[in-house]
Amino acid sequence: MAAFSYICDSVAVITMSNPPVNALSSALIRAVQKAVEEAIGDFAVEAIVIRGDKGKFSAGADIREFNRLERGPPLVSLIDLIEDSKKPVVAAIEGVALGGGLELALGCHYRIAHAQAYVGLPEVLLGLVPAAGGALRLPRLIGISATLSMITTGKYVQAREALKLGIVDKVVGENTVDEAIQLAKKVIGQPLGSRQLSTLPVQCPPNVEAFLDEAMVKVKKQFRGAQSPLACVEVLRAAVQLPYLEGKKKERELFQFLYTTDQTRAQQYAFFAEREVAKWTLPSGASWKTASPQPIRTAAVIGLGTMGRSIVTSLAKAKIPVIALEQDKKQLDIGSKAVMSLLDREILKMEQLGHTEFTNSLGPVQFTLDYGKLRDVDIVIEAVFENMALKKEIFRHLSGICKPEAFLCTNTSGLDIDEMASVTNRPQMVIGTHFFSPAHIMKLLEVVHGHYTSSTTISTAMRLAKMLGKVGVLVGNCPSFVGNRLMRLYVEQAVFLVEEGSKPEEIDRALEDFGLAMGPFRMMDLAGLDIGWKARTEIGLTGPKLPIGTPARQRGSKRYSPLPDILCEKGRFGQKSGQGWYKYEKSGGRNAMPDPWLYNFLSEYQRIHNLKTHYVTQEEIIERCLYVLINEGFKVLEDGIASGPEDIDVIYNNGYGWPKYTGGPMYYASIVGLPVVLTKLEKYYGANPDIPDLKPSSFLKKLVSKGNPPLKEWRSHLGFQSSML
Ligand SMILES: CCCCCCCCCCCCCC(=O)CC(=O)SCCNC(=O)CCNC(=O)[C@H](O)C(C)(C)COP(=O)(O)OP(=O)(O)OC[C@H]1O[C@@H](n2cnc3c(N)ncnc32)[C@H](O)[C@@H]1OP(=O)(O)O
Ligand SMILES: NC(=O)C1=CN([C@@H]2O[C@H](COP(=O)(O)OP(=O)(O)OC[C@H]3O[C@@H](n4cnc5c(N)ncnc54)[C@H](O)[C@@H]3O)[C@@H](O)[C@H]2O)C=CC1
Repeated sequence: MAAFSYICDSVAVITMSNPPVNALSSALIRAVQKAVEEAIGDFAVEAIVIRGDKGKFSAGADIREFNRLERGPPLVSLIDLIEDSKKPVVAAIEGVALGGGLELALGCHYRIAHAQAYVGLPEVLLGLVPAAGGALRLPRLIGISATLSMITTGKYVQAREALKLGIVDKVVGENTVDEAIQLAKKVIGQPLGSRQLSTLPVQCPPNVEAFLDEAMVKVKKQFRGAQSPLACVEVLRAAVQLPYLEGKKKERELFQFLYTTDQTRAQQYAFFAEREVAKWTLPSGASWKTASPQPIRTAAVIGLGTMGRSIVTSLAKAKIPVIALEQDKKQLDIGSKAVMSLLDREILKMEQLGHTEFTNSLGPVQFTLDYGKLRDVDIVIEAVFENMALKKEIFRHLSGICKPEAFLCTNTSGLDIDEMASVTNRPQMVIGTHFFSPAHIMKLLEVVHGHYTSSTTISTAMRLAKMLGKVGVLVGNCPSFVGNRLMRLYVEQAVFLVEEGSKPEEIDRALEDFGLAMGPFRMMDLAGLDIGWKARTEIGLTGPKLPIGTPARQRGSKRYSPLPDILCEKGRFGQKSGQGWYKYEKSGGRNAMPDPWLYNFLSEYQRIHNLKTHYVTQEEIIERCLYVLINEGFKVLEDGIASGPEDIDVIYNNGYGWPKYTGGPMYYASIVGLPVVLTKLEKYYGANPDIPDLKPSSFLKKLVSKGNPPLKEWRSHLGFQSSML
C-alpha cells in the first residue's frame, strides 16, 4: 500500500492505493500526507491532483480499523493541509468518493468526477456522523437542505446529480485524471480563497433554526430509534451556529459519542454481514469462488401481477432486456400499463436527478401472450399465483420451450422448489428467486437452493441479485424459506396477544417503537389479509377442507387463532377493502385508524370463546413477538436452511424493515444475551404450553450450555450433517 506521486509537467499526481476500495487506513492517510507535504515543498510542482488507484477514489475510512480508532486518525489534519495549500489541489474522482473519501475531496480546491462515479457521506449507515469536516464543508458548498438529505440518509449520489448540486465542478466521460491535470494547470496562480470551503459562509434557508427544528422532528419519525440521524441534524446546527473551528469540535464530540454506542457496532456488523453472505459456500465444497455464473443478457417474467410488474421494472432498471408474459389479453393490458407507469416513474426520478441519458439506458420491455417468444432468453422468472399445480404446469411448459441453457426461477413465497424442478428437463437449473414487494425498491433477494440446483445456477442467481443492485442471500428449500418462516410465527404471536387482551395499535406501537418499520397489523393490512387466508384455505387450516368438528382455536395440539380468517369472511381484507385490523378513509386508503367496530367484535369473540384477558405489557409484546421469531431463527440454523446467523440478519435488515441499528434479530439476541432469551422463552412457553413455537430450540439451549459464545462462533457449533444448503 502506498501513495506515490509522479509529476506531469508541473502537476504532481498523488495516487491513493489500498485495494480493493482505497479505504483510508492509518497507513494510507500517513502516506498521502507525506506525498502532499512533498508536493507542497517541491519547487517543480505548481499544482496537485489526487486520485485513487484502480478506478476508485476512496470508500472512506477503513471500517476494519474502527476498533483501533482510539489513536485518532490524522485524516482531519491531512484534509486541512490540502485545503491550506497555496498550490491548487484537484480531486480526480473515479468509482467512489464516500465518507472520509468525499471529505478529503471536499478539502481539495476542485473536483472532477467520472460520469459513473458516486459520492456520498454514508457514515449514518454505520451509526456515525461525518467527522472529518464533511458536515461543515458540504453545507458551505451546497447548502443546508441538500446536505441534510445526504447525511441523514447516507445516500450515494451519482456524478451528474453531484454536478447539479454543486459538489463537483465537472463531469467527464473518460480520462478523468488527464482532465484533472488540465484543470490543475489552468488554475495555477489563481486565488484559492473562494475554493477553501471551510472559510465560506454556510448557505442557509430563511429561518434556518425553524428549518432544523422541523428536520429533527421529521428525522425522529423517519428513523425511529436511530441515534446517528439525530446527530447529523445536530452537526448541521453546529455548522450554522458556530464558526468553523468550533463546529469542528462539536463534530468530533458527536462522533466520539456515537463511536462508543451499541448502534454503531450493530451497523458495522450489518455492513460486514452483507458482504459475508455474498461469499456462499455449500457443505459439498462448491462456493462463490469456484462456481462460474453464466451471463444474463435477456430475461422473461411470467405473470404481471403485484410482483411480476415490479420484477420487470427491476430488470429494466438494470438494463436487462425483458419479455413480460401474461395469461390473457385483459391481464396483459393491465400488467403492461402498470409496468409502463412504474418505468415512467423511474425515468422521471432519474431525470430529476440530472440523468438525462436514463431513458435510453433502461432495458427494453416487450409484452406478449406468446410463450414461443421465450425461446432464447437466458433466464425466466415465474411470478404467477401461489398455486403449485399452476406453477408446475408453467415449469413443464417452459422446459419444452426454453433453450437448454436457460435458468428457470420461481418467485414463490414458500412452495417447494424441488416439486417444481421435478417436472422440468433441467432440475439442476431451477432455483427460487424470492423478491420482496415492491421488487424494484426492496434490496433483498432470497435465493432458494433446491435439492437438485447446481452451483452454476446458484452463482448465476447470486450474480443476478448483484446486477439488480440487491443483496442476495442463499437459503435452503423448506416451507416459507427463511424470511417468511420466521415472520409467520411473529405475526401469529401478535394475533394471540390480541386474543389475550391487547389491541392491534398497541402491538404495532410497541414494535414500531422497538424500531421495526411497520407493526404486524399495519403490515398485514398493507399486504392484504386475503393472501394468508387463501393460503390457509388451500392447506385446509380453514374453509371447506377443514375437518368438521375441529375446535375453532386449535389445530392438532397447537393453538390457532381464527381471527384473521373471520375478518376475511367479513370482507375485511385490509387497505384494499378500506377495513382490516384498522379502518381506512376509503378502499385503498393508507391512513390506519383504530376501529371501534373491531373492539366490539373482539369483546364478543373473547366472550364466545371464554377467553380470560389480561393487561399485556409492552415488554411482553416485544419479547413474545421477537423471541418466537429469534427462536425459529435458531431452528433454521439447526435445520441447515441458513448457513449462519448473518444470513438471517441480512434477510431481516433488507427485506422486513428490521432496524439495522440493532444488527438484525440474531445479532440482537446476542446482545440481549442468549441466557436471557432462553429464560424468557421458557417462561412464556410455560405459560402457553399450547404454543410449541415458544419452546426453546435445542440449538439455542446448546449455545447457552456452551457458555453463550459470541455470534461469530455460532457456526462452529453447528454440525453440517443436516445442512439443506
Ligand atoms: C474514540 C475515538 C475518537 C476519535 C475521534 C476522531 C475524530 C474525527 C475522526 C474522523 C474520522 C473520519 C471517519 C470517516 O472517515 C468516516 C468514514 O469514512 S466511514 C466509511 C464510509 N464509507 C462507507 O461506508 C463505504 C462502504 N462501502 C461501500 O459502500 C461499498 O463497499 C463500495 C460502494 C465502496 C464498493 O461496493 P462493491 O463494489 O459492491 O464491493 P463490496 O461492497 O463487496 O466491497 C469490496 C470490499 O471492500 C471492503 N470495503 C468496502 N468499503 C470499505 C471501507 N470503507 N473500509 C474497509 N473495507 C471496505 C468490503 O468489506 C469488501 O471486502 P470483503 O473482504 O469482501 O468484505
Ligand atoms: N405479493 C407479494 O407481496 C409477494 C408475492 N410473492 C409471490 O409471487 C407470486 C406472484 O404473486 P403476486 O404478484 O402477488 O400475485 P398476483 O395475483 O398479483 O399476480 C399473479 C399474476 O399471474 C398471472 N397469471 C396467472 N396464471 C398465469 C399464466 N398461466 N400465465 C401467465 N400469467 C399468469 C395473473 O394474471 C396475475 O396477473 C406468488 O407466487 C406469490 O406467492 C412473493 C413475494 C411477495
